[in-house]
Amino acid sequence: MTKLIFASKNKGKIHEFREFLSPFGVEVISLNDLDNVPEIDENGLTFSDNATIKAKIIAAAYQLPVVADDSGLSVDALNGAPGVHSARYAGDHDDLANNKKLLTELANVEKENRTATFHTVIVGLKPTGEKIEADGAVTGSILFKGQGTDGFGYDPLFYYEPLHRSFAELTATEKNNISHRGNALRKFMTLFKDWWED
Ligand SMILES: O=P(O)(O)OP(=O)(O)OP(=O)(O)OC[C@H]1O[C@@H](n2cnc3c(O)ncnc32)[C@H](O)[C@@H]1O
Ligand SMILES: [Mg+2]
Repeated sequence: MTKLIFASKNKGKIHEFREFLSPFGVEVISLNDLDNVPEIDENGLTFSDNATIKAKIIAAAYQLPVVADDSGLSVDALNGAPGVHSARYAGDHDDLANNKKLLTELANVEKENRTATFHTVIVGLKPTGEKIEADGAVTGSILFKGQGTDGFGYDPLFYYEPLHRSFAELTATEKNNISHRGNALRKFMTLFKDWWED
């Protein structure tokens, strides 16, 4: 069984990673399973920068190969906000407050102009510096009020037209099949074996 450190504290992401990687025989150890986890200042300008920052700090701290995910929501009517600032959009890392702020910002925006894209960048980094990277995206639109109780973050507000449901109304497997994270993970896995065994 391959064990990897996933440099995240986000329970929703960790669940989706475990769900995606279990058929590959990969066991995911998250930052919530480790002691003395260093502070990570996600001050990069891009998802790629931030995923790399997370991976570097954790690979250096534990001297093990690490995989990190940085993601966020870009809303067209808000010129791409909250983007890389998605986690702390409303100040603290608080999903409910973030969703509330998003609805307030979009209060006067009509249905057809509420398009948005979720982005994910996944970085794999070894303590030796060998790095792989993959990105993924999915487009949908922002609802006028939350729908569904699964998922995390902005999922209740993100409506995915092809399935006629919000992301919070999908199971983890359904979401992985079409999501930004699932799309990034599928690309990532095409690079993974060579990187891991190198
Ligand atoms: O940095 P880690 O510890 O991985 O966890 P985080 O929650 O801080 O994650 P990010 O820095 O990548 O910030 C991403 C933000 O976007 C939200 N987000 C990311 N992926 C999402 C998804 O699949 N569905 C809904 N919201 C998502 C998430 O809730 C955060 O507010
Ligand atoms: Mg974060």
